Amino acid sequence: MSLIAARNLSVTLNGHRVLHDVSMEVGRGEIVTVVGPNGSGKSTLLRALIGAVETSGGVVMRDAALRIGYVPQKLHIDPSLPLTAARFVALSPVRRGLSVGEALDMAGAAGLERRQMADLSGGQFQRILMARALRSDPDILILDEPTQGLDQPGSAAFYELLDDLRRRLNIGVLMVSHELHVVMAASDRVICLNGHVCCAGAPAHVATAPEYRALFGSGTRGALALYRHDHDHDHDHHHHDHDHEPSDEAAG
Ligand SMILES: Nc1ncnc2c1ncn2[C@@H]1O[C@H](COP(=O)(O)OP(=O)(O)OP(=O)(O)O)[C@@H](O)[C@H]1O
Repeated sequence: MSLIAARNLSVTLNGHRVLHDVSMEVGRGEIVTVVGPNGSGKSTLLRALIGAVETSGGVVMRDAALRIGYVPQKLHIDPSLPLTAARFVALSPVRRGLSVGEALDMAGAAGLERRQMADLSGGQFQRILMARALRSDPDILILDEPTQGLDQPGSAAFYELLDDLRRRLNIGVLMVSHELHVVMAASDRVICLNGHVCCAGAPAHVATAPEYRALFGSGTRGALALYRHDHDHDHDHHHHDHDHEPSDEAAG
């Protein structure tokens, strides 16, 4: 059974139709990633699911008791505000859940308690946001571009953490990502969004779907091949991903 689902969801913002007829779901223990061009409604979909934007049609289905840990795309903290990481995590009120220390541990952020929020690196900041989201002992984590601004090792480590958490805690994970290479490796299912669901399913299915290729080009299909190739034969990096026209390169 799914933890959260949308059925024929539509959202109109200031007269602008942002989402139309979107159906999707996330179950326990699975990682579902939403991809799509800029402005395709990815953040709006997440916000509709958590109840932060009004829907104009369709329904969001979730158990009334469902606990959601949300990691927003941007969170501005005034750099002149003295605020330690532990204090920031403690700010989110929880009725039951983890202690601040447990949440920091779980997010791989132990040792950062006393650091000022303004002084954290991008990767450390994301882990603190994650600790805050984990504090309510969520059934599902919903993350909007959680690895934005992280370098490749930083984002790889973050995806590893997500994978570890969903296994250990058996929680669902729904995220938005622009890192198509990684998404294809790190997700159980991918939803390709462009105002509506263009295509959805297992990464290998989506990567070869004409709708996906129309949006991102076949470069990303090459990316999937490259990923598999990397894992099969570590040191053999010949020509893959160069066997298509430059105009096929991913646009997003
Ligand atoms: N409050 C609003 N009023 C009017 N239009 C809005 C509002 N919020 C978002 N939009 C529009 O809705 C569309 C979808 O925005 P959204 O932020 O969901 O896209 P996105 O896929 O997350 O984009 P990105 O990849 O750039 O983060 C955009 O055209 C945006 O300008």
